[in-house]
Amino acid sequence: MSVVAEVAGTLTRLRAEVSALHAHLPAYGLVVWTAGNVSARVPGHDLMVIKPSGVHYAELTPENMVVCDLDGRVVEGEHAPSSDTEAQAYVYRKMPEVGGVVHTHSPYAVAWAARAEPIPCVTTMCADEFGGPIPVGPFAMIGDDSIGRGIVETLRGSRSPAVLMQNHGVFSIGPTAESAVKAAVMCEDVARTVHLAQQLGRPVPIEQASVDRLFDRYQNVYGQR
Ligand SMILES: O=C(CO)[C@@H](O)[C@H](O)COP(=O)(O)O
Repeated sequence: MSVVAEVAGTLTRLRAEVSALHAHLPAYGLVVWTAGNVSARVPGHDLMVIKPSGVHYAELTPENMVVCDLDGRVVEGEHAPSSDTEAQAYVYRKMPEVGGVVHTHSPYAVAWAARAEPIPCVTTMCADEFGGPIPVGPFAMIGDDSIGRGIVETLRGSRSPAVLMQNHGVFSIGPTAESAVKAAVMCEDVARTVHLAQQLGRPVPIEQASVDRLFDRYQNVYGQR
């Protein structure tokens, strides 16, 4: 039995999940046209499910999602996979704890990325979700694993689940694809509010001990357990 046949049930679920999660990207104003993408790891297998490249959000379906191996090769699907497939495959190879990766071009976050400036931790939301500033990764060319290398070198050992890739956009990670989408949504909100705060004066940093407590509470206590 082929690996794809072995995980047919999981792939059916992940195709539906990854396809549906894409709806959040335009809904939250994180992308325009066909920019951006979501992927999910296939647990226990060297496989991922990712968006087809250059297909409009309204046309994304479970059936046109593409299954690739973690070298970025298509193993199931009729479409060419996202331009970021090799980058995201690299992340899955190097960070086994990651179950989902998201890429957006959300406008306030890209404005910070265009200046290669990390977003300082001056709001509780930033402390909650990112555990500190949102970092900047290196400029990297699109299409191979260069972006993936930048993501891994920036986020490995960081509490932040999002990186602003210089001159490009947001890449976020999480234990699931949904959590990576959440990080992308939060990243844009933090980028916008900190930008607004800077227009009014100098934002006040949150002291490290409070950042640590906020992060711990949000990660371990907040919500339904
Ligand atoms: O910026 C990039 C490439 O990193 C992408 O967001 C493209 O804009 C859309 O790529 P596809 O996922 O449609 O190939």
